[in-house]
Amino acid sequence: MKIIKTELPGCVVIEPAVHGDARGFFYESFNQQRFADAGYALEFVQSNVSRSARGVLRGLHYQWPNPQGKLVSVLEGEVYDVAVDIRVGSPTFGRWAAAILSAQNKRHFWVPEGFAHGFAVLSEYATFVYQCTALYDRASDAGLRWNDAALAIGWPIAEPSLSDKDTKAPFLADVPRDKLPTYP
Ligand SMILES: Cc1cn([C@H]2C[C@H](O)[C@@H](COP(=O)(O)OP(=O)(O)O[C@H]3O[C@@H](C)C(=O)[C@@H](O)[C@H]3O)O2)c(=O)[nH]c1=O
Repeated sequence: MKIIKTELPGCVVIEPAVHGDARGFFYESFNQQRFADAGYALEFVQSNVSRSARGVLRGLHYQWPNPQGKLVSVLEGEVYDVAVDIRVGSPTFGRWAAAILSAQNKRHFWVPEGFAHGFAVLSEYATFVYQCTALYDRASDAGLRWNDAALAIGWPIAEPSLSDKDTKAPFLADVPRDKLPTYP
């Protein structure tokens, strides 16, 4: 597998080794030993799947306390996937990194604990799968406004379909600092 650095230290894109043959293909979507050897000692406790239509944007989401690291990828379609560093005290606080993830490129994106995460669907449908390092905790589930001007994320969609919750999410500047993840 190949690990590609992004603009944000800690957020990486992973390209699995794909074994194709006459039947189709095979790849390891996660191998704990290989990731540990590459410096990412990860323990996952929850796996999720969502499916969304073109133009849907889910995000920006994070959990605090009880943060989740997420290894995300796409099994159907294509998304623009974004991680935002919202760890108070981080040298890259407020900065974001993005990756195109698709069923075709089979790329995975590692979004560490303390980052907000979201994605926008670029294909007719997208089936999104991800493993998490902590369980879903409704009480610590939180969000930020997808188009916060202070973040200036380069979303490729101008008018996405959002959940009610995401439409009303606060801007980063309006979240009390003691309600945000800490660094390191
Ligand atoms: C995230 C989650 C949601 N749910 C429930 C709550 C709700 O009734 C329904 C839909 O939840 P949401 O609207 O929060 O789903 P969604 O907008 O897909 O939330 C996800 O968005 C992406 C961007 C992430 O990064 C994920 O961590 C997660 O926050 O599913 C669970 O039961 N377990 C979970 O782990």
